[in-house]
Amino acid sequence: MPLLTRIRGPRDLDRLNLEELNQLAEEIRSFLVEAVSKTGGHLGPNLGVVELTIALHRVFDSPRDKVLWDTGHQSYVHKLLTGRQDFSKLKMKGGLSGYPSQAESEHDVIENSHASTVLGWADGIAKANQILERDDHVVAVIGDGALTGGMAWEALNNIADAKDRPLVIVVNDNERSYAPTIGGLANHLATLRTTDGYERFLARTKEVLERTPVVGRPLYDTLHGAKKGLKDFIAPQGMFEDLGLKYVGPIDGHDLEALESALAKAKRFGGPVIVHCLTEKGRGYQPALQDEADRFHAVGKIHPDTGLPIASSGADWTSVFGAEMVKLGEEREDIVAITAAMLQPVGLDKFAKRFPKRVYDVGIAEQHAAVSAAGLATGGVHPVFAVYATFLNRAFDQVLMDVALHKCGVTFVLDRAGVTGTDGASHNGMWDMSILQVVPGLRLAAPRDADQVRAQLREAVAVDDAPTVVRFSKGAVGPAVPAVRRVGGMDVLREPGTDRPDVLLVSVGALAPMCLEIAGLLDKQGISTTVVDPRWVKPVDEAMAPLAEQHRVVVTVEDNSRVGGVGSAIAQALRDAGVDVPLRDFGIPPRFLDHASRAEVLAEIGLTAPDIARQVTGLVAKLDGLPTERGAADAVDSVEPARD
Ligand SMILES: Cc1ncc(C[n+]2csc(CCOP(=O)(O)OP(=O)(O)O)c2C)c(N)n1
Ligand SMILES: CC(=O)[C@@H](O)[C@H](O)COP(=O)(O)O
Ligand SMILES: [Mg+2]
Repeated sequence: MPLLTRIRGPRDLDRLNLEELNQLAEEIRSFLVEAVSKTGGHLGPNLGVVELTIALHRVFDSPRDKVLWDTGHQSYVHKLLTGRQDFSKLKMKGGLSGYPSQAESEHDVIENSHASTVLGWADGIAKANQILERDDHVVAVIGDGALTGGMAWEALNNIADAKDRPLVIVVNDNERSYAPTIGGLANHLATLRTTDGYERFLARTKEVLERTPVVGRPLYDTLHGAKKGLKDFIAPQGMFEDLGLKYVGPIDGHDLEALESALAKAKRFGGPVIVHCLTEKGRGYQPALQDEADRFHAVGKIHPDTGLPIASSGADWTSVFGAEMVKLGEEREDIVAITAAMLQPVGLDKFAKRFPKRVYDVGIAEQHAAVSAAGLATGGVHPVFAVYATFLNRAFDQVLMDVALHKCGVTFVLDRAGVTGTDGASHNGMWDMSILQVVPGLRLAAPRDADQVRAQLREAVAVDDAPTVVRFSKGAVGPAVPAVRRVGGMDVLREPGTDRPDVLLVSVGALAPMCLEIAGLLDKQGISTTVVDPRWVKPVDEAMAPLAEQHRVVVTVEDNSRVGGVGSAIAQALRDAGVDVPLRDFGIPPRFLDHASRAEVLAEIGLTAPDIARQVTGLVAKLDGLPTERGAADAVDSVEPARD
């Protein structure tokens, strides 16, 4: 990589001629395939933005000019050009983040990897530049997928209103989110793509007419004066131009010269301008280009030559849900599915194949998905909106005011709930069980294994007068965890073996095996433990208080923020019932968690069997009036740390 290794910062690009820049682009593509195949990551999106990123860093002067990336999953090339070329631990503890990161570089501004925010950020920064009389530039790169998000349009509405406030919007149009981008906007972009660019048409017309004696020039001037009508005739660009945004494009996003020329023009423009770039997701890498599903949007470790996965993935939570949805779809014609641009990642692809008319991809529009689901329910069908837990945050108000207030039977299926790890702070699904606690009437299930996913999904879709939620983790689903008996609606997973047990251990969802391990460790300390899985964590089961009362201490363990989570809800329910058994809640501390494997994150926050067993041992010792260190160390010595 003779050229790439010489690039220490964006200004090193200035010394390269066009041929060298194209060579650099090829080096970067080889680097990405080699590096990302070893770690996993967003390969397809980054292969598509190589030339675009080079051009951006040649035309703009980062970090003085702010180059902002929507979602940030396509920022690997930006990293390579801004002094970060060690990808050996990409997304791993201590390695580079999979998204922009302020801690990594002064070239990174936004690290929130929830989509469609970049235009809002750019609007704010441009306003600050104007107030503080700075002549720095702001460039926002947004994908065609992210542009389907409502927030992008709220921002555009504001951006377009200030004709004298410079702001460059680069639409990175690769025609895909994961799957091909859907909707009227995608259709409009397609129209812009397929028609000859207005600017090009005008230039060519001018050339021809100027060669036409007498009438040529006046005719050109008349046509140019008729601007809007002509533009719409040539290439219907109405939407952006009607909003008041200058439109430049479409530009071949792999042609460095064309890109630089368009970006330089946009930089000079002095107001809000859209540069529409056409790129190819997975560019230059056959396995990605041949991947119909998502062009290698996000891959695990793969063989670089073939693109085939290195580890065969076993049954995961997502596919258990996906298969049950197909069965439910066969049994009930009124069940429909919704995805916010993530059909395959949330496991709805099989349902879509079987019932293509009963699935709606709404674009990256979680808020709309929730409100539209309320409408569907009101219209008499039962929608299942499958979404990553972290992305439901965005639709909180709609869940509350539209679905719950209107008592709509909508089922939300939250994938990637709990600590997901390697995607960093924004992707952990650690808020859902807190924010949803306050929604009146909502019922929330946290299945512990595949059988429970199936059973609780069925219970959820049977509710037609309130929102229901089923949340589960990322990755492989473990073996079945059988119940010993049922109390109320809860499953007892382990009996204490004594009449006056010490601990009631409340296990939430996928943490059941860990809770059983904790109980085993406590057993060794002579601490008797009942392990109960409430199954439905909201509302708190009526049998919880009487069961708690039979124990000396209640311990809750959840893969969610400790603040306002299941532990808090149970504590409140016990207080309300007049049960004064002490309760200790274990969960995720309310802070943003750096990227690392799930096991590493859990270890760091003390959410492991040995850590919890140690603390519970101390707690029980305190109740006994003994020194709090009683045997705690013995309880943990023989335990291996959890592995991913
Ligand atoms: C609010 C939100 N919903 C869903 C996602 C998951 N997601 C990440 S990238 C992506 C597709 C983005 O498409 P596009 O903006 O066109 O970028 P591309 O990958 O095509 O470059 C989606 C749906 C997200 N990051 N944020
Ligand atoms: C950028 C984004 O939001 C997604 O692409 C995310 O990285 C996918 O995560 P999973 O790998 O858990 O599906
Ligand atoms: Mg795209």
